[in-house]
Amino acid sequence: MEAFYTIQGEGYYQGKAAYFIRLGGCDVGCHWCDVKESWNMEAHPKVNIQDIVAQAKTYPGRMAVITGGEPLMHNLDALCNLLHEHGFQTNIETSGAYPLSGSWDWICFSPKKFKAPHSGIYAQAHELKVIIYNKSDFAWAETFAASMNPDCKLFLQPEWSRSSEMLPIIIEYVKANPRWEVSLQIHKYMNIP
Ligand SMILES: C[S@@+](CC[C@H](N)C(=O)[O-])C[C@H]1O[C@@H](n2cnc3c(N)ncnc32)[C@H](O)[C@@H]1O
Ligand SMILES: Nc1nc2[nH]cc(C(=O)O)c2c(=O)[nH]1
Ligand code: SF4
Ligand SMILES: [Mg+2]
Repeated sequence: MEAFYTIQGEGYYQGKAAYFIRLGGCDVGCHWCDVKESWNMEAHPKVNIQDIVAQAKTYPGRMAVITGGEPLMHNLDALCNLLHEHGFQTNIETSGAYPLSGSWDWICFSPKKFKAPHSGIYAQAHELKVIIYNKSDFAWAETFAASMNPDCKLFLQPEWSRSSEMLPIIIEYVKANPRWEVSLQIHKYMNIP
């Protein structure tokens, strides 16, 4: 759908330069989704992976973030192999709603109530990033935390439109439950993609 060089705004690698590759197609249906224009896979032309990687190489950063849409609706083996061949670290942003493909240096798993995650993701994820829309989402977040690898990083990220209400509650929650960390969408504060 699009690709752009920017600063990772969320989660563990927040603040680091990265080349984002956003793939079209998602049927999870989050009503608050940031990128609803990604949902219709047919609306976005297919792009050659050689061309994607060639574009990525024009920038100095060597961290690639594959996102969408739901990137795991596509088989990502060939794209990851090519990125690795060209010296990129491969990171993914996923809801986990589809089986894992590709070879990943970093998996950010952001589960959604609207479509259950696939079981394979729990053992593989390096980062759990739960979006907090209302107060009941903290208990929901804990049910996922209990299923993750012990060394999986845990992040709570306010849903953007609910930030002013939820952020103070997230702050108190993290102070009381320090296994969790706050993740903000800092690219939105910086007005960058
Ligand atoms: C647009 S999604 C694409 C990747 C994948 N479909 C997913 O949901 O993880 C990228 C990240 O943005 C988060 N996100 C999307 N809309 C958001 C919003 N309105 N507020 C906060 N985070 C949001 C998602 O939870 C996910 O972690
Ligand atoms: N700067 C920036 N950081 C991001 N981290 C995750 C994003 C995404 O949409 O997957 C995203 C994004 O869209 N922009
Ligand atoms: S799973 Fe990700 S891309 Fe799909 S609707 Fe939800 S936030 Fe948007
Ligand atoms: Mg985004």
